[in-house]
Amino acid sequence: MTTEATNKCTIIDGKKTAATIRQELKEEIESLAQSHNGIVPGLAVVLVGNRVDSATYVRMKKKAAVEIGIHSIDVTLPITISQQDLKAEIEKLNQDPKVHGILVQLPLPEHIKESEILMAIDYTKDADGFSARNIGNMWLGRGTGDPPLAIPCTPAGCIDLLQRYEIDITGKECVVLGRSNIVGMPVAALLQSCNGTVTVCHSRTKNIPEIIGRADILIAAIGKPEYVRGEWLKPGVVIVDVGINDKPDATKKRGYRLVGDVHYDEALQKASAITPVPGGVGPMTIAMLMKNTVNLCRHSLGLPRLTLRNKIHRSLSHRDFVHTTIHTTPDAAAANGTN
Ligand SMILES: Nc1nc(=O)c2c([nH]1)NC[C@@H]1CN(c3ccc(C(=O)N[C@@H](CCC(=O)O)C(=O)O)cc3)C=[N+]21
Repeated sequence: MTTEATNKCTIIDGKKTAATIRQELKEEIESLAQSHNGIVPGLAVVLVGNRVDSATYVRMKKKAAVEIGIHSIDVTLPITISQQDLKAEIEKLNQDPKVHGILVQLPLPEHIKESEILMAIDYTKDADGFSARNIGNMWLGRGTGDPPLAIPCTPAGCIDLLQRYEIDITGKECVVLGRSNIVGMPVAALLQSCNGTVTVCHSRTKNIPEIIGRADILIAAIGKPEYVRGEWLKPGVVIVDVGINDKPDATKKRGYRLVGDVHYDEALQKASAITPVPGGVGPMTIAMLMKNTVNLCRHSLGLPRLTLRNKIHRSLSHRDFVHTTIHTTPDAAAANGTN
């Protein structure tokens, strides 16, 4: 219809934001080396087997690390490795003082018990923040647990994008689509920490379109291409689309293109802001992994986690671990206060 008013929708640029964060981290790493005897943060990336997608992601992570001055330690293991041998490899990394962060690329081969491997990573080196202790501390209220040492990267990236685009979470109806351990559950914890009112939808939820229709902020993470339709959405909703799905497309060289969990073109007509796929949450995930690595390195030196800028601080929650923007000097962080 030509008479329909056109909607103004901000495209949230994850690619550009992630580049800004990596630049901030690069400067932080340089100043850390100066104040701490040339220290270099080290990230070990463990890849088991030869899944093409995993190999691509691991390559992207290594490249990002090297570019900002993180020492990247590559551990590539055969798909046939035993549970015990894989645990022994992780134990070696736990003991290695050059390694501040350890990431085991998921999914692992079927014969490996994933939870047991994640548990084998030293809590102080858990770069993904997937350990039960980290996740538990995320859910605990202020003063009743330690702040987590690392925040799961994709959820942290979602919140950081909202903050950097000055989208306030306080009092908002936040709907999370998906309840996975790596996205849905932790992003729900973060949104609640930022004073959002959170509803988590999953495969047994009744009336998903109706619940989505209430959302001021929608985080879509179910891995179903273009699942969320425009007509479900409340006008003005902010959409963070975590899905990265292949969709057959004969016009593309690869034979497919990437789409999110939200029907992007339809959503553009309703939303006030949206993250695209690609170029949205994906690059932020990697930037947050770099940030966790720097924070774990800082922790090993007895320094506090990087905190947020004062400007964004006001819109934030009472829980200091949610702070996702960084200061370049710990002194500045202390002066601004982290609570
Ligand atoms: N232990 C562990 N930690 C992870 O963080 C982890 C993992 N395992 N397993 C797999 C998922 C996936 N993941 C992505 C990272 C970057 C992009 C990314 O940068 N995507 C680009 C597009 C890339 C393309 O063109 O394929 C974008 O969205 O713009 C996507 C996905 C991290 N993961």
